[in-house]
Amino acid sequence: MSSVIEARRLSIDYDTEHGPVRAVDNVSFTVARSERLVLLGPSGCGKSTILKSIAGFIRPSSGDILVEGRAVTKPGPDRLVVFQEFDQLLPWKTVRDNVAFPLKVARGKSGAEARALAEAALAKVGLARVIKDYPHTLSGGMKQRAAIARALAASPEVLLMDEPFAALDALTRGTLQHDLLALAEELQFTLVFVTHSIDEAILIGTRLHLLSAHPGRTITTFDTSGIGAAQLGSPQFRALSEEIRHTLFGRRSGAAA
Ligand SMILES: Nc1ncnc2c1ncn2[C@@H]1O[C@H](COP(=O)(O)OP(=O)(O)OP(=O)(O)O)[C@@H](O)[C@H]1O
Repeated sequence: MSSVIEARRLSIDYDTEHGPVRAVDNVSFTVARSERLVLLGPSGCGKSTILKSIAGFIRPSSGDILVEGRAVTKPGPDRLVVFQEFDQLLPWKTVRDNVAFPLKVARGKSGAEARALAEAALAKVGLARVIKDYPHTLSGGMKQRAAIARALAASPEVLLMDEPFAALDALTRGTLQHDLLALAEELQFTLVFVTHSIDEAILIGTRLHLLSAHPGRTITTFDTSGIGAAQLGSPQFRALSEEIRHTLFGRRSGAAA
């Protein structure tokens, strides 16, 4: 299977007033086409930092990232990010224009083409009824749906998601997780998803990349391609969740010792 993303010996330092602080240490992984890789680890282990480096917002201190064989040096429409925050949409544009705008600017679509693509993407995420509304009239879940539609409409090589459902209530979060999985099945996009929720990781991911506490180092990976929504709450799901919890906490207490 060909790799869409290849991260090779990635180390990332932040410059602080006390000097450089290592956030990510020597992390490598590949993501195959249509795979859903979840970066999972405790708070501060560098998950968002890795995601931002794939997006091209942060340059690695050493190592490199290839997307479709090309080195990432800056952000691009081939790697679009959905963030946790609800304020990702432009408040002065309608929901449809929020989705259409980047298609015109980054993908060179005509106005009519961009609007048609935007409407199709919004219908896919269940927002057909609100395309002419403004973002402030939407719920948090609807705003996240619109952000997902905006990313998917541009047909990126890779969809990057940084805890996109973390600020939602449990019920809405569950619905969006299931809808994201249905979209992934239908559209077969390649996804890198960041979370610190073990159950969300198992549900969303086809492979989990576990990171240690600060600085983030690879602990191990889990193949979860055979486990999805149908297994949620099953003994198999719970056993895997426990094993991952043990792996993360075991290594953490080991590191502390
Ligand atoms: N701009 C920055 N300057 C200095 N240090 C930073 C900066 N951004 C992040 N860090 C540090 O880098 C480390 C990794 O942060 P990062 O946000 O990537 O972790 P995370 O695993 O995504 O955490 P969380 O789950 O809490 O969002 C943390 O120790 C954080 O304090």
